[in-house]
Amino acid sequence: MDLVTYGSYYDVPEGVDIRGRYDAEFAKILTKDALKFVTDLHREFRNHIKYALERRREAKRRYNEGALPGFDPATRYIREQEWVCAPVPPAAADRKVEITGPVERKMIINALNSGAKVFMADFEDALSPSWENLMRGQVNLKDAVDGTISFHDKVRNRVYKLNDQTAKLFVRPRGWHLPEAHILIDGEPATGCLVDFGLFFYHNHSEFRRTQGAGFGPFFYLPKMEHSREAKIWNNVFEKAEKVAGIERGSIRATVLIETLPAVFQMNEILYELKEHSVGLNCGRWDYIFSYVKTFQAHPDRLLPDRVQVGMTQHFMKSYSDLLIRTCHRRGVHAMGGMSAQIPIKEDPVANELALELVRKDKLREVKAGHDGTWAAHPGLIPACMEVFNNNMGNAPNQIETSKREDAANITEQDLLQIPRGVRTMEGLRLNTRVGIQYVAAWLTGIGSVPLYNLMEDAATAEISRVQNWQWLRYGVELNGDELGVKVSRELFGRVVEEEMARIEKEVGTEKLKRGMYREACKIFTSQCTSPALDDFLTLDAYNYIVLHHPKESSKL
Ligand SMILES: CC(=O)SCCNC(=O)CCNC(=O)[C@H](O)C(C)(C)COP(=O)(O)OP(=O)(O)OC[C@H]1O[C@@H](n2cnc3c(N)ncnc32)[C@H](O)[C@@H]1OP(=O)(O)O
Ligand SMILES: O=CC(=O)O
Ligand SMILES: [Mg+2]
Repeated sequence: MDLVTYGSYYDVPEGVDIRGRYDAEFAKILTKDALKFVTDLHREFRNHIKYALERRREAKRRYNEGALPGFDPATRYIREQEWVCAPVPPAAADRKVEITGPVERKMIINALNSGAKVFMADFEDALSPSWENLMRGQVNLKDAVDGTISFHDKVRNRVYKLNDQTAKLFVRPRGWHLPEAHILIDGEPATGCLVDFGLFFYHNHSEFRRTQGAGFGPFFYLPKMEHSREAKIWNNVFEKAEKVAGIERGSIRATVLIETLPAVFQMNEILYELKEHSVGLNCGRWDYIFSYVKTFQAHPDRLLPDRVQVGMTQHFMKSYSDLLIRTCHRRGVHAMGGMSAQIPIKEDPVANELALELVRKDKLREVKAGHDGTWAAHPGLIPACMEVFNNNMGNAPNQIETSKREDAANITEQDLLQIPRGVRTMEGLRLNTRVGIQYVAAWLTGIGSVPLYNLMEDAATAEISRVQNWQWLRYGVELNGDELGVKVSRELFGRVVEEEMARIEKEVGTEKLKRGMYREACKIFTSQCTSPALDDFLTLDAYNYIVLHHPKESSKL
């Protein structure tokens, strides 16, 4: 028996049980005091979180019965009154280009050295939340904040180290819905995002504020919220963390992703709840599209066209981005843009230039609309994105005061809900299927963001594929772009799955297909697309496949 794995254990506070593998490096993160901090957060907020998630289910029931999301009359005063968020900390003023990526060691170094203003280190869409990934991610981030991170690529004999000038670090914990099954608190799984936030905050707040935040920080991104009551919980978490750490209220700052359809009607309310802790909102376009389908899962009159046709120039997407800019600038904070799916295409210069041109066009639209910065998926895109923002913003760090977008004040519920134009095709169904299966296969082996067909794919983009297939199957929709009158049925889908699996095998090779998790992924993806009720999240079900419990004695109770 491996003594390190089975003979050692984590020293834990009362009521805590660690079921994840023991590792001496992880133990430096999972100290008794750090675990106590996370446990206190979990105990104080668990009922608030359960209540918020129950309210999500209640809203879903209403939408499924035909209701539409909209502005809440009860909080009209928040939308109409004039108020602003706390001033933006100087360390977070210039966010023209932000690179994102999973908390993988080499990628963290590359992202921090990329020339971007900010690096958003991701425990969410881009990360498969296995115990190993999460704990290694915490170790890596601590080394990054300490400035000691390095990586030796033995194959290429290349050593990676931080440059003198690095991007500012923001961290994105998981969403409220994801449990952390390897840490039990009072017999129940810990709340995933409180583990991510709590461990990072505990170990890094002091060094981050000293070296990166100029007295502020740490900085966070908050994903997938649906209502301002969820932002209020985060605000209370931040206040508690600040109190425990003995740092000033308002030190921690966060940007909220507006990436669910219900949240677009809550942007003022979300900023209001986080007034002291906000540094803006971000257009999380991919989850937003996923959420549009999910919210309208029982509305066959609101079907989306093929995924590739749902871009930012569709009226509902443009309205969302314009209203977000207006709301943020009225409240004195950043309005961040989103992620183009294109990534560099190494082996084909012509295709690469076309991809870059699409990215430039998307960024130009964002900066001209008034966004203060944008996201890039890959270091190779930073110069092009930076050039567009610099050319259009000059030396100004942001456009908060200069692009008020008063014209967007009259955007209505109808604008935000308008059904996107376009057609559904057999190729759309096929692409959803082969991308969805390949993404899940990668996720099951611990990889949360992948290049597929020259595009970035992560949990959010895969969700679009899944829910769109589900909805087309559920309503037996006609593939109206093919002019053949074919309707989506279980039989047709079964055939598509078989043929796409054959295509995947051809593309990746029989050996890789056998060694990989493609068959399991196919089973999970297919069953989610055909289940009678739509699962809320692909990753909730798939999580069961990556939970790896170690013997009970791995922690001391
Ligand atoms: C919807 C949303 O939530 S968007 C935000 C979440 N998604 C993401 O963050 C996606 C981030 N991007 C990525 O994960 C990757 O760029 C992918 C998977 C899309 C493409 O990956 P690959 O094809 O392996 O990239 P590629 O081989 O071109 O990488 C070249 C180099 O750039 C590095 N690199 C690529 N993307 C990143 C990144 N986002 N951050 C840091 N380094 C990166 C690679 O590590 C590699 O470094 P090396 O030359 O030193 O070995
Ligand atoms: O998190 C970002 C998104 O687009 O989803
Ligand atoms: Mg997202």
